[in-house]
Amino acid sequence: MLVNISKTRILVIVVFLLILSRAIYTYLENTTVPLIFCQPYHENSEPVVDEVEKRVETKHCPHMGVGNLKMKAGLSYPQPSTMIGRTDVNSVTNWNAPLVWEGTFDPVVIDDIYRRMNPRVAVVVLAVGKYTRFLKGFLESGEKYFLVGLRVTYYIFTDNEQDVPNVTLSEGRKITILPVPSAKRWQDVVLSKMKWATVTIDKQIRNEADYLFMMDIDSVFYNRFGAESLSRMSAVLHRAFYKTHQRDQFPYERRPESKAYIPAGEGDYYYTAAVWGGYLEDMYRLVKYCYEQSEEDAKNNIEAVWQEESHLNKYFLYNKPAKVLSPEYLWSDYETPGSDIKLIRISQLVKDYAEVRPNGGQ
Ligand SMILES: CC(=O)N[C@H]1[C@@H](OP(=O)(O)OP(=O)(O)OC[C@H]2O[C@@H](n3ccc(=O)[nH]c3=O)[C@H](O)[C@@H]2O)O[C@H](CO)[C@H](O)[C@@H]1O
Ligand SMILES: [Mn+2]
Repeated sequence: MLVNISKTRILVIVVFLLILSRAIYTYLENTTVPLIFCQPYHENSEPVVDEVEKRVETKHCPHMGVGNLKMKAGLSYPQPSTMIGRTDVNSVTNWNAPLVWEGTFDPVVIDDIYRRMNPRVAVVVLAVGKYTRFLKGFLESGEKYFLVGLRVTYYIFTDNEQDVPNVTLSEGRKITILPVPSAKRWQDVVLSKMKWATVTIDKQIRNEADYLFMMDIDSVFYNRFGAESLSRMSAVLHRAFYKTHQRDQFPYERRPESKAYIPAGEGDYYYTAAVWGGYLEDMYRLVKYCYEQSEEDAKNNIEAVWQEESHLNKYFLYNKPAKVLSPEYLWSDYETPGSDIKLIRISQLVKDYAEVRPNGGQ
């Protein structure tokens, strides 16, 4: 059979295949949608200098590096036990995600793993109106306790740039100020956070960070808030509802007219919107979701009972977080914790709501 195929025919087929592959190559080269392949993550990879922007950035896909839980040989730490651990609290959710409490991780191991990974972390905070007064305490304590040894950029959205204090930051950490307009209602400020964050991630943060945290500014760090908090998506248990409340007592949005509606009989936990974080792209999706859902609500003349917190809780019910952080990761100076809270990592300050908010109110 083979012998019957003439040499000319084989030549014609080869030439045809060559022309075809050349055409495909040229098409892909000129196509407007570039083919982007994530570069493999190399720990301690040299930063790549972007010629145009003169900006230094490490080009890698966060998820590829994050998967590598590498630790250096010879690190000294106590042997982990399979039998002994926290017994007074639950440290795993029913979807098998870690529930992080003091005593459920070894900071020596965690820090070695994540410092090698060297991720870039963005923190988005709003300081509009009188809330600029909280910046100093937040930033100064953040430098002492928040992801120490990692690269952090604080993105401060404010209507009053002059009030941003001059705080000395550790190496690899910086502040980026982003102007936003003032607002008449605190509810509008809170909801606008989702809009500004969506727009700015799109425009800027996406190129500058691997992880993103959204945080309230009226808070102070008291103890280590370390890399054990990092995951694809980490949510924090609201301190007021984590112990004794039945799910139907959670302050979820209960009106079916709102996009944040959660029917009775459903729910895992009640999460706070004052601290949440995760991989940049996962956070982008969620921030945008909260923004779009609240816009939908506004079109229908409804505002979710706890603004973005209500939308966030709905999202986390159906898209389970990869890590749940105990209320150590957001306590409140209004309350003294029980013995299950071994240390407070960050806490909401006592404030005079009526005085500090543009339209007063609780
Ligand atoms: C502990 C907790 O669950 N906190 C939630 C609760 O916070 P709070 O009652 O603590 O709300 P809040 O007054 O701290 O406002 C939230 C954040 O918005 C910013 N801000 C607010 C008003 C203003 O005039 N200027 C300004 O900059 C600021 O970053 C502040 O930290 O309710 C809010 C609205 O539903 C959010 O869901 C918060 O995450
Ligand atoms: Mn707050």
